Amino acid sequence: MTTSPLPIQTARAEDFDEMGRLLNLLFHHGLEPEAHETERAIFEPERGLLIRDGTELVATAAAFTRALGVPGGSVPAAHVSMVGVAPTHRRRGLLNALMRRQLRDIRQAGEPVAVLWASEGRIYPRFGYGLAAQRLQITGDTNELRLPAPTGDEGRLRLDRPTERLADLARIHDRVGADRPGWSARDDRWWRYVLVDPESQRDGATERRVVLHEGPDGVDGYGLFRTKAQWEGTGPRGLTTVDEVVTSSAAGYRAIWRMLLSIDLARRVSFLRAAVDEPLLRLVDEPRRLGPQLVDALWVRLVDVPAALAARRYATDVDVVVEVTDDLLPENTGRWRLQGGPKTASCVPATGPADLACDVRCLGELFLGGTGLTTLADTGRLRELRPGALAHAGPAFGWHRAPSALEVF
Ligand SMILES: CC(=O)SCCNC(=O)CCNC(=O)[C@H](O)C(C)(C)COP(=O)(O)OP(=O)(O)OC[C@H]1O[C@@H](n2cnc3c(N)ncnc32)[C@H](O)[C@@H]1OP(=O)(O)O
Repeated sequence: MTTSPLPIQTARAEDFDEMGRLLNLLFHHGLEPEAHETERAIFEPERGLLIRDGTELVATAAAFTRALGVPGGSVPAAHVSMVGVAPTHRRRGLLNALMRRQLRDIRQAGEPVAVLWASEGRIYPRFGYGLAAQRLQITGDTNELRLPAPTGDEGRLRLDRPTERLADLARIHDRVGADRPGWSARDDRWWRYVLVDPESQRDGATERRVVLHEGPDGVDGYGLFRTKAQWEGTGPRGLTTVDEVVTSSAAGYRAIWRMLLSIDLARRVSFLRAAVDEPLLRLVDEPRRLGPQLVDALWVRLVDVPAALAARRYATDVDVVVEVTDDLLPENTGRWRLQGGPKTASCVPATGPADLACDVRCLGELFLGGTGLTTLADTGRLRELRPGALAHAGPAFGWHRAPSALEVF
């Protein structure tokens, strides 16, 4: 194990600008003042970690306090972000030191899990993070995509500026999000972060707009999008970029997508955070033309294994003993008896023999219900110790919705 020779400090509010400058350097972009201020509002200094070499800041990591949707409920989760090490100090164990310290801090804070978006997928498995939710990147040619014609009154659509309709957006997001593993709770500060829209980051497109759907019971869905003009010798070839579509009615979902796929002078659509079970693929007449590309979204780390496993619900009744190994947080290592079902769950130290064996990373992969036990068994990373245990526990770890994630934090 590489260990950092430099001490780790807790951040103060006034360190934020310096952290921002380091992270902008590492992510190869300039400082955007408006975005920087919304990020300052979500920054929690006491959860920021810094490493300095002399006076120079050379490494950072931070966590945000939010609830994460899990099968059957939600759990307090450290949302890990702002991770970076200066190019002058890379591959000397600074990240390793930060991650170890951060996992300890998260455990002490009483959050059973940590969650993050990874800049590169190979960075976090060594720290026990497992790929818990994937997403589809959709880029399609709207001329090739048709939705079924409306069968009756599909309600009414209105356009507005998102910041003018914050109350509607928050209400719909909270209502729909109650049954969406992978979605993170948004308070006012997080809505501002999601909706910040500096011109310098639009890449020539319009400001962000919202289309709202009104059904028989009022506003029940919204879509956030922008458009970008492009003209070719043969005519228009504009782009519609969709950020999120959140609806509590099928009519709203259909109506919003019908509009988004048929905006005049646009010929292409891009939607980079579609769920792996996105209904759009079941609605259009030629799903292949959506060009779906499967990539990683959320990485989950179980910080307190029994608390985390007891915090979610299971699709079927399950009673299983799992032998877990965790090199970084040895408190998690051991045999845990999980008893659960759709309504309750408990997880306690086991006295009997184990049915399954895996490392803590596998539990992260399973946690949101989007990864099959048998898939992990087929990789050899999860082992069936009692014949029949996979068939018994496999359906329980799944869920009726694939996990998904709306915003990168
Ligand atoms: C949640 C988020 O914020 S995601 C954003 C992460 N940040 C970035 O991508 C910004 C650019 N990259 C960086 O700042 C750095 O390269 C970091 C933070 C990814 C890695 O920091 P370092 O201090 O170099 O990592 P460290 O030396 O502790 O490496 C730990 C181990 O991970 C490996 N590793 C670290 N980064 C990478 C990588 N990008 N690709 C492959 N392996 C990596 C190292 O080889 C090392 O392996 P070992 O223990 O087998 O020797």
